[in-house]
Amino acid sequence: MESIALKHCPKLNAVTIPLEASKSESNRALIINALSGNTSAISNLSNARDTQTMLRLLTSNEETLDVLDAGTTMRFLTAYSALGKNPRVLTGTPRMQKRPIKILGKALKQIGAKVKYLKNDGYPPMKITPIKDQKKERIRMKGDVSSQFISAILMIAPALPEGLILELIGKIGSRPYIQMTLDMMKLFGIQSSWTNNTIEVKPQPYQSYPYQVESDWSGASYWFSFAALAESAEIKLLGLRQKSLQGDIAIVRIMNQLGVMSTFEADGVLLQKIPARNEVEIDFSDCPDLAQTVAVVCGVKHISCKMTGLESLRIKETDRIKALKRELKKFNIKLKETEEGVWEIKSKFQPGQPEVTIETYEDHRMAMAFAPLSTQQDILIKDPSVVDKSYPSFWNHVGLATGS
Ligand SMILES: O=C(O)C1=C[C@@H](OP(=O)(O)O)[C@@H](O)[C@H](O)C1
Ligand SMILES: C=C(OP(=O)(O)O)C(=O)O
Repeated sequence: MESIALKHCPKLNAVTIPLEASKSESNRALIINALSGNTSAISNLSNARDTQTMLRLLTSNEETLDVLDAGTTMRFLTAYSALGKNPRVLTGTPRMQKRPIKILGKALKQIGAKVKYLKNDGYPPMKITPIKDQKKERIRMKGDVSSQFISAILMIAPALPEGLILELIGKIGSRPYIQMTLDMMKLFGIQSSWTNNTIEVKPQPYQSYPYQVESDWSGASYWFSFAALAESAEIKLLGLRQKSLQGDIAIVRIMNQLGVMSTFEADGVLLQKIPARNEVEIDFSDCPDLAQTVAVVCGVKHISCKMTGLESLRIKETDRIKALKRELKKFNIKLKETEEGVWEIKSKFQPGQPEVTIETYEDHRMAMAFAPLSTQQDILIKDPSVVDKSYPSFWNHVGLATGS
């Protein structure tokens, strides 16, 4: 399908959304399970393409593993391949070949793997030759480019003969994802310590654990946005827990300022509308995947918003700052860098305009973050299958919610 037309639908009442499972948890569970000899029964695994790709590649005998556009799959499989028997080539889409991996490559080399970049230095595709003898047990890694490098190394750490002492240097972005990795490792029997900037994992065996993947909080954020923007809304999101391993549960606190109250119930969360603030300041360092959702909500609701911690957005599925700027502009919403690292949303948005076409830049989050604009007017979203990366049932759920 080339595009999907969403008709103006201002009310979303008595809606129940059976959310997709978390791809972040699923991809960790799959790697950890593989490292423990596939002894665990993982339930509620995500249908996300990123997870299905991980599942397929973990059992592949091919020399070359093509991760498509899945960042976690690329980074986690790279570290995992360093423990394998045979050399592996890891590659991905043209965009994946522009997403950096040098920090992870350098760390693996220091531990004893061989890493050869096949096209551009520091970027996939690359060939990983497994570690024979562990060269170092203490390494340093920069924390400000992607936490996925750190999670990837941590998951293989217990299986290294000497374990690993990892010193993180600089600012640590996406910190809750590192914590999620350690928390999941703990459930599978791994003890670790994180003191100041140093994480230590001793060599120890993973144990089996019947892991049940929670619904995806990042995917949930789009429903918070629908609730925030609709004239009236009552939306129940299934399978979310108040005590979550996912940092994107931050959406509860953020949306409370933007007009959505969350009530945790036994089987999920109920979203209801409340008054919003006029002005907010939000640091996305811990939850970069929520930035697009929040930018759209603030723009439409004329909430003056100061956004920081957006540095990693430029190296995700697309340059998300550039993509956001372009698409928000179509709705008279401006995203502007007012001082280094500080972005502001200024809006002259008017509801009820003629249909606007939204480009998605091969980024699932562009499609899903802009979909709630259909509470204001007709919109047309290009390349809607981009959502398959993390939330393949998204458009079905939109149909459920809007009765279309
Ligand atoms: O570890 C993970 O599951 C993820 C970490 C984050 O990436 P960065 O660490 O690159 O910010 C996040 O944006 C991504 O969607 C999933
Ligand atoms: C950045 C994302 O994914 P990844 O880095 O795993 O491709 C995302 O899902 O928003």
